Amino acid sequence: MTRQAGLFDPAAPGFEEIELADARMRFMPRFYDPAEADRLFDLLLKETDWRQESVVIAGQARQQPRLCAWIGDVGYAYSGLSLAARAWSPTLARIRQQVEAASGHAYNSVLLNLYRNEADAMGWHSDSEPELGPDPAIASLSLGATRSFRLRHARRRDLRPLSLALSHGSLLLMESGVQRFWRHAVPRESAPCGPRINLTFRWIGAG
Ligand SMILES: O=C(O)CCC(=O)C(=O)O
Ligand SMILES: [Fe+2]
Repeated sequence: MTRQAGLFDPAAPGFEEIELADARMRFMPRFYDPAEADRLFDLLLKETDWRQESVVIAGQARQQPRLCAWIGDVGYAYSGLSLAARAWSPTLARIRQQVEAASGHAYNSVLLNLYRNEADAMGWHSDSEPELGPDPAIASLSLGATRSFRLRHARRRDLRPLSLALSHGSLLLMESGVQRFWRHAVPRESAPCGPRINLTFRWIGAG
């Protein structure tokens, strides 16, 4: 029997819990099977209005080392950058629905990031803008090249940092405590690697 495009892989295992002090994180390595993940990668690469944004850090405007796009029912602002609301494409609307069903959370926006190669990266941060609320649940879908996702506790030095390989078609749920107690980053890689698209689904409330 051939699998109908767009349905979950019936063989996909459930989420595995990632052990993290003060926080809950769940991971599904094969949320999309490789064929569906390939298809979504190609669609999103082509359909997205990718931009390289500048952010203001310590009073200095700097170009981000990656491309991004924002889709949402409402606009968004971070690091002095404001992103206007944009409509959901059929591709993104369907992914959102599937991520909502699997995670049990609702999302009204998604930030897309395109890491063009090994030199693109995201620095240490937590997603803690006031619009996200005090303890957000964020779902992170990865497509394309596997990149390493690092986590370190914001205060406790006795805890070891963690590194997760976010592979093609994987879904990571950052739930209670992750943004409050941990920081995360996607560092540059020393070895050459191809492009990667990451989608973080978020719920933006009243700021
Ligand atoms: O690319 C990733 O895996 C992380 C993205 C991220 O942390 C963010 O968009 O806030
Ligand atoms: Fe983040």
